[in-house]
Amino acid sequence: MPQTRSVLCVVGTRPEAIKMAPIMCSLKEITDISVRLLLTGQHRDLLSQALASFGLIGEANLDLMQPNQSLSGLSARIMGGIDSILEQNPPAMVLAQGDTTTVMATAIACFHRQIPFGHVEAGLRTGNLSSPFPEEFNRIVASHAASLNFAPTEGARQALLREAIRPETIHVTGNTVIDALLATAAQKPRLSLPLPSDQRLVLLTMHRRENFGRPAAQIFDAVLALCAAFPDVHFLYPVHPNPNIRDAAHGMLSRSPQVTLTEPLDYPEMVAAMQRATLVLTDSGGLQEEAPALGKPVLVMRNETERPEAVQLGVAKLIGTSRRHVFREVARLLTSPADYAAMAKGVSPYGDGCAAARIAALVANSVLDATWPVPGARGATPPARSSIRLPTVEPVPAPPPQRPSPMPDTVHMA
Ligand SMILES: CC(=O)N[C@H]1[C@@H](OP(=O)(O)OP(=O)(O)OC[C@H]2O[C@@H](n3ccc(=O)[nH]c3=O)[C@H](O)[C@@H]2O)O[C@H](CO)[C@@H](O)[C@@H]1O
Repeated sequence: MPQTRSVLCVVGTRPEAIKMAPIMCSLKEITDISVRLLLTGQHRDLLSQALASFGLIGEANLDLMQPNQSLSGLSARIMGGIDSILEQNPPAMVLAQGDTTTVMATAIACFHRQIPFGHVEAGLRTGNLSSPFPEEFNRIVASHAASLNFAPTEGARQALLREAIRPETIHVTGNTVIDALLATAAQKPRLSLPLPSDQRLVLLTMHRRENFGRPAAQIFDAVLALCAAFPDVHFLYPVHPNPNIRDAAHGMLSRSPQVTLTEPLDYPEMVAAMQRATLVLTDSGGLQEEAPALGKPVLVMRNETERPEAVQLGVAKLIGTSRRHVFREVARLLTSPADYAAMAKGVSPYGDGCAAARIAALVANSVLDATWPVPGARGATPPARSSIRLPTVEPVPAPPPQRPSPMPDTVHMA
């Protein structure tokens, strides 16, 4: 009779919750595994909103955020908090997703206690330790501490291999955000905001530290100029609660009748907003992955991205943050049907909606010492007698065949 083993999922921010939720759902279908959820509370309100969208409740919340705390102070508190949980009730494996301070501190705490750590969304790199800061460093630490690295794409796997990460730890699974997106879209979410029905919608989000201050002011200036040039266009902007962005956004944009500023949307409403939008203007990592799967062009307000696949496929474009570039690129998509059609292809390089099932099978094999085939892996058939089931979502269509080209792990703005 196999013993029940526990897997601890650690989550600190909104996107970590969205991307971990499908994995928790898949793991819960495996009877010999008990799934635990630990929250660090790095994004307190956004985190509870995202968890509620998936009906998840944490077993404990370290609730470690303090006003104006340093990154070292936060890291030390997270590491200490997680360490006592690992000591009191050691799990068979710990999972964390992405590149926040939560992920880096969790990886180190697991390494110190020699508890296996699985890193979800492994191998994303810009190659620049300053951008994103401190996330690029956090990613490198997590990869080296992990006994299982779940790379979303082949490009991410190659990036890990270049850093001499052991190949046997790396598995290309797809990105679980596509699982979350497709499962949510299948429920036909509604947008409850009163938006003008006769105007084209541009969905705008911005939160990255690199864009605080002057870049944000330039972007908002471009939005105002676009409103003046295109009276049939409306901007929907769910504003991140960080005061660095919030104050500037409300100060510059609140007077325009063509801009709706809202609190952050819950995930189903965000999916509905993406579906309703003509295009997405963002510096978010998650939106770069989600919008292409819904056939929406993404203009990325950064100079580099660790998600080069969408840019290479032509469904996302790096446009920087200058007023001139933001205006020009949005205006191009609003006025040129050919340019728009070239980006609105409805293909996703980030997965087929089955990433969580693959990760759950790999975790089960590791903690239960089993050898079930991984769903959808090359040459594998779905497990015949296990309790692992594939999620009930429609896979997104495979990308069209492309000319083989070397895939750099980073794309920089031309
Ligand atoms: C600054 C920050 O925290 N960056 C983190 C974030 O990047 P990322 O840039 O993805 O973070 P965002 O805050 O943009 O969150 C994106 C996710 O939240 C959803 N959404 C967005 C706005 C909204 O109002 N409602 C809503 O549900 C989006 O659809 C998407 O799924 O996630 C990554 C993990 O994946 C982390 O590694 C990054 O360090």
